[in-house]
Amino acid sequence: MGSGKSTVGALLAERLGVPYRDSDADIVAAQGREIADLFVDEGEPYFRALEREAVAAAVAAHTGVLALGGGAVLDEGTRGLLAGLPVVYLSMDVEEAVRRVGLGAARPLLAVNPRRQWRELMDARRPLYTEVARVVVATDDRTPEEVAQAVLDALELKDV
Ligand SMILES: Nc1ncnc2c1ncn2[C@@H]1O[C@H](COP(=O)(O)OP(=O)(O)OP(=O)(O)O)[C@@H](O)[C@H]1O
Ligand SMILES: O=C(O)C1=C[C@@H](O)[C@@H](O)[C@H](O)C1
Ligand SMILES: [Mg+2]
Repeated sequence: MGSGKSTVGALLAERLGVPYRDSDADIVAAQGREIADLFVDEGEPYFRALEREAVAAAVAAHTGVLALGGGAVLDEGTRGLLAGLPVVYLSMDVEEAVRRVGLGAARPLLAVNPRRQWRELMDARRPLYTEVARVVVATDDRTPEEVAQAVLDALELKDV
């Protein structure tokens, strides 16, 4: 959460001259409801199923950069959809997360004791991010433009 998927994803798409999509935004558009409301009113499993559908639709129809939700890898079906694709794991440490997003209550999974919850979430998720990722790019102390360049380098892609 807050590692820069949306910011860097949009920059990367611009550099590559391809369309950009964001699965969180696709879900909000399709459901006409905010992510936090879907989480609170319907529960996480319901949200993960919507997210799986959104990722499946994007993988089938979209040629370009797709920013994923931070927890998309938790769903086995979603991980299956990502297999073999050039998935990028944008990493950062907890101090960078605090600087970026303040770990505020707008993120439903971090509403109480955000630093500890962030660490616990990351301990659970890091193996899954690593499993699906083709490359890992550290985002600490880098501008979004520098991160986008590091992604292009890591994937050996050239911009337009
Ligand atoms: N490399 C960076 N350096 C400093 N700030 C950054 C960097 N990348 C993103 N940010 C800032 O951090 C915040 C979160 O970025 P962004 O929304 O792109 O993250 P995200 O991974 O898409 O988050 P989410 O999990 O909520 O979808 C934004 O305010 C953005 O401007
Ligand atoms: O890390 C997560 O589990 C989430 C991250 C966001 O991108 C949203 O998909 C939602 O808030 C859940
Ligand atoms: Mg985002």
